[in-house]
Parts: sequence; C-alpha cells; structure tokens
Amino acid sequence: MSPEQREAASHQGNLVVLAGPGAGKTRTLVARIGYLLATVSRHRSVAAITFTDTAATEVGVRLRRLGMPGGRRVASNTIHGFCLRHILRPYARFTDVLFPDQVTVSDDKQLKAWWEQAALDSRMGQITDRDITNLNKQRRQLAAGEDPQAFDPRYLETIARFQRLLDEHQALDFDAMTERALAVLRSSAEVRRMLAARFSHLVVDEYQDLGPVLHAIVLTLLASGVQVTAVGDPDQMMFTFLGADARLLEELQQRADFASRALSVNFRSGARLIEAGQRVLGASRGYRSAPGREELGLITHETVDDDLDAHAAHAVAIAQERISNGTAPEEIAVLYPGKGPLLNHLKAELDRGQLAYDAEKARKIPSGPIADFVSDCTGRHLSGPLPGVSNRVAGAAEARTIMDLATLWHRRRIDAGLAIEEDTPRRLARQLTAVLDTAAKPAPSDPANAFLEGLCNALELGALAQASSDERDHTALDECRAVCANGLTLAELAGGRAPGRITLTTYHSAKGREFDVVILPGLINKHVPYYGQYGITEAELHIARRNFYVALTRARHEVVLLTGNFFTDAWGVPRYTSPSIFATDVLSTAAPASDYT
Ligand SMILES: Nc1ncnc2c1ncn2[C@@H]1O[C@H](COP(=O)(O)OP(=O)(O)OP(=O)(O)O)[C@@H](O)[C@H]1O
Repeated sequence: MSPEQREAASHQGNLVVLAGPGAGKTRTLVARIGYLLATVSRHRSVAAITFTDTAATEVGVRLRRLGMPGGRRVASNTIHGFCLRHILRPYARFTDVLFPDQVTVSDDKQLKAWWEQAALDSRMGQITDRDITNLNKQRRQLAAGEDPQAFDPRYLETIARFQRLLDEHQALDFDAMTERALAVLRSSAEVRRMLAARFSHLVVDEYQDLGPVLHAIVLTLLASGVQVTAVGDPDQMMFTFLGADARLLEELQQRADFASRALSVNFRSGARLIEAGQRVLGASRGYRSAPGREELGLITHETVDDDLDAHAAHAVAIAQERISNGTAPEEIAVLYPGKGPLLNHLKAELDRGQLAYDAEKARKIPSGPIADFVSDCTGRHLSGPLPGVSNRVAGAAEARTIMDLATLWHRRRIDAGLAIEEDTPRRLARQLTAVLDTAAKPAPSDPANAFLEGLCNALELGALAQASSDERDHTALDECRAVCANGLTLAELAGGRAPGRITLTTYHSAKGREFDVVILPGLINKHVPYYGQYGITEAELHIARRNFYVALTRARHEVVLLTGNFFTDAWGVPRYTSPSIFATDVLSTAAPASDYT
C-alpha cells in the first residue's frame, strides 16, 4: 500500500476519503476494515456498505486474503442488504414501521403498474418511465426529511398512494427498504443503541452516489456513537437522476468531527492520461501516476471529416490495428455516450469487420442472490483450487474459496427452509468440490451451457430458486439458461469479460472498470455533450462532463479521441458544429487550473 493509502486505512476516528480514478479505493477500504477490526474490541463489528453485491462480496474475499476473515464481525452489504439484515428483520417488529415477515421484493413490471395506478388515482394522468424515475427521486428526498411544502402536491399524492399500494399488497421495493430502515432508526432510541453497541464503525463506499436516505441513516447512526468512514469521488458522481448529490459528502467533510484524506496517486493510468482527466474537469486535483511508472500513456487524436458512420468505421479499424499489434481484444473498449445513431453504426461496422464484441445488455447475466451464487461458483470452477493465484478472469471479481461458497449456499438453504439436518458447510463443501474441481481444466472461453446444467442438477438450484424470498431468483436460472444458450462463455458467467471480445458500452456503464485502450468516437459538439431540443442546461453540461471524465479515466495506456465537425442526429437532421469541447479540453496544452477543492 502507498503511504497515503496506509494513512487513510489507519486513521483514528471519522473520516472522508476522497479517492480519484484508479486510486485503489477497494484496497484502501479493505485495509481500513482490517485495521478497525484489529483495533476495536472483538465483541464489536464493522459494517461495510458498497454500491453493488459484487463489491460487497469482494470486500469479504479480500479480507480473507489479508488473513483477516472477520466472520461475523464484518457485515458487508449493499445499502439494501444492510437495511434488511441489520435493521428491518431484527428490529422493525419493535416499532410501528410496517415490515412483512415474508419479504418479497416486487419486480419492476409490478411496481410500474402500481405507479401508473397511483398516478391515475391522484389525477396525475398517464406517466412515463422518466416520470417514475422522477417520482422515486422525490420520494427519496421526502424520506430523507425534505420539507413536503417544496413539492408539487400531485407528486406528493401519487407517492403516498403508491406507498399505500405497497402496504396493501404486503410488498416492498428497494426504496421502501431504505425508507423504512430510516423510519425504524428514527422512531426508536433503543434500536439505535443496540446498533451502536454492535457496530463500532460504518464504512461506506461510493458515497457520492448513494443518495439522501443513506446519508440520513449515516447521520442517525453517527449521532448514536457509530464512527463513520465515507469513501467517494464527487467527480465521478453518475446517479444524479436518482437523487445522488455531491453535497452530502461535502457536508461530512466540513464537520468538525471528521478528518479528510485524499488519495492522489492513480495506479491505473500513465501521467499524460491523468493530466488529460484533470483538464476535462477544468481543475487540478493534484493526481499523479504511480511512483516509478515511466510510461506516460498515449493520447491519440484523429479528425474524421464525415458523419457518424465514418467515426464508427474508424473506431473499428483502430481496434483491429491495436489487436494486430498485440493488445488482447478484451482489453479494448469502444465507449459511446448513449443510444442513438453512433451505436447503430458501431454495431454494423463491428459485424462487417467480424470483430467479436460484447454490447451492453446483450448476453447479460441476471442479478440477484442465486445468479450471483452461480457466478461465484463459475469463478471458482475457472480459478481452480488456488483462487487468486491462477487464472484471474479479466473484469471478474476475485474467486471465492469452496468454504465461502459452501457457507453461502448453506445460508441460502436455511433462508429458503430447505436445509436438512445433515447439511453442514463442510458436507456441502465436499459436494461443491465434486462439481467445481473437475479433472479436465476448464478454459475461460469454453461455453457455459453444460457447466450451468451440471451445477443446477448437482446442487438442486431450481428448488432453491423457487423457494427464495427474492423474486429475482424465481426467474434467474431460466434467464441464465437463455443467455448460455446464446453462446455465453464460462468467463462471462463468472461475471468477467469474454476472452477475444472487445467491449462496447456507454460512458455510464464503464464506471469502475479499466481497459488498456479506450476508443472514444463521435466527439462532436452537440453529440458529446448531447444537446436536446432546447439546448443544454448548465446542470446537464456538468453531468455530461462527469460522464466523459469517467470514460476517459478507464484507460491504462491509451485513449483514442475521434473528433469531427458534422453529424446526422437521430431525427435525420444534419448538424454542422465543431469538435467536442471535452476533446478540445483534453487536447489543449494549458495546464489545468490549480484549485484543489
Ligand atoms: N498500492 C497500490 N500499488 C499498486 N497497485 C495498486 C495499488 N492500489 C491500487 N492498485 C491498482 O490500481 C488499479 C486501480 O485500482 P481500483 O480499481 O481499486 O481503483 P478505484 O479507486 O476503484 O478507481 P475508479 O474510481 O476509477 O474505479 C487496480 O488495478 C489496482 O490493483
């Protein structure tokens, strides 16, 4: 670990860690949890909240690798998992907060139908998906304690009616979990005391994107004596449309009872690329490359004097050239701003060039506990008996051990009411070994079909999925089978990137990932940043800039910028403009303003 990572990991007391791209957030966070476990009473625990299930699992895996298993002393969850397991299930019954014994998280289709009904009943009329996103954002602000007077009364009524529909059907969505967990905390000093007695620390990752309800939960626990570590990067905030707000992290930073540390070494990218990122931000954050790294990184710029189809053809030609020069296809990403003509042209050109690629959402494995378990088993199957030492799958989380998987499986069987008396993690581990450690060594590019079937049969996953309280599990195995029938490889089922395929994805979905080469076609003003019918607002420009920044900072060695002056928009209207202001910023020779804030 670097000195600044070490210092952040071993700080005493409440802490905000500002970590730029490639700063090794996960490594620092895990080391901090390890440090906290070692320095507080062994009767107390640390709660870690991460953005995704995969990240929550990764924390446990890495702790074990550090030789600090933590066991029951680390509660590593997503925000929803934390609310469910550590607040609602144990404590809701001691308060007036409604919480069904049998938790079923309703699926999106059902939730949409209830939102539509609520909107009709409150005379809001027909609503779109965008309205639902907006209603949910306002619902979060209300739950966090914002003044209802500031909201449109029709919105308020729709939200109240929607919540009544959830109650009537004994149903929940993910927001209801956080809202109700906060209500439990606020309504009972006893519960707050019990949580503070158990958890000495709460460590939260990706704080900039977690929103106002989590922030209110954090402040409530803080006031009850739990120490808090918040890790984040306001420059990479991407969930504004869900209510994320960089001011929440700032609010913690400004408190007298918090210290603040910045991780300014970027272990991912060469110095030239790091500099380019700061030019896009228009501010120097003081980021620098790893000590001793001589390779500066490459910024390649080409002007394309034609429409978006030519940008696509050019991007594909560059990818092909990098592959013929020795870059692995799975280490190349072509990133685009969003749906539209550029994406269609890119797909057509990739097909024409017979370049295998993974497009966002195609061949996507479902989410949820059973699907994650299948992924974890596949990761272990590929890594063999020495996970972490051999066969790391590009883009996948580190493989779990057989014993971890057996414990997970055991827990799921108990939750589903399927456990039998002979079920011990050790016996289950033997069963798992028989399926996962096969005589013939699997290759990441092997089709996943047969392995999935073998796994489902040997572990009776069908019954487990049907009995699960998480609705996503009911369809997860069929969805897995459907993508496997489509030629999914073992590497992909393990949550990684398919060997031999380049990645084609949006700036947004590139978050948290890294590639050797990042190709950015279509950098033309009004296309990037995108101008809607009425132009672009200051706030939208900020969001677009942050998204571009995230895209740019994914590269280890090379960024390719394809700029132009002309494109035909989604309505077939030709637009004559200039190279994207973001690309111009990257290419400008001026040093970024020095205003570290
Ligand atoms: N102290 C270190 N020494 C060497 N390599 C490191 C160190 N810390 C992190 N790394 C490596 O740097 C890379 C970036 O780390 P990581 O992906 O955790 O960054 P991050 O903070 O999550 O970045 P981002 O916010 O951009 O997604 C990884 O390949 C990681 O293994």
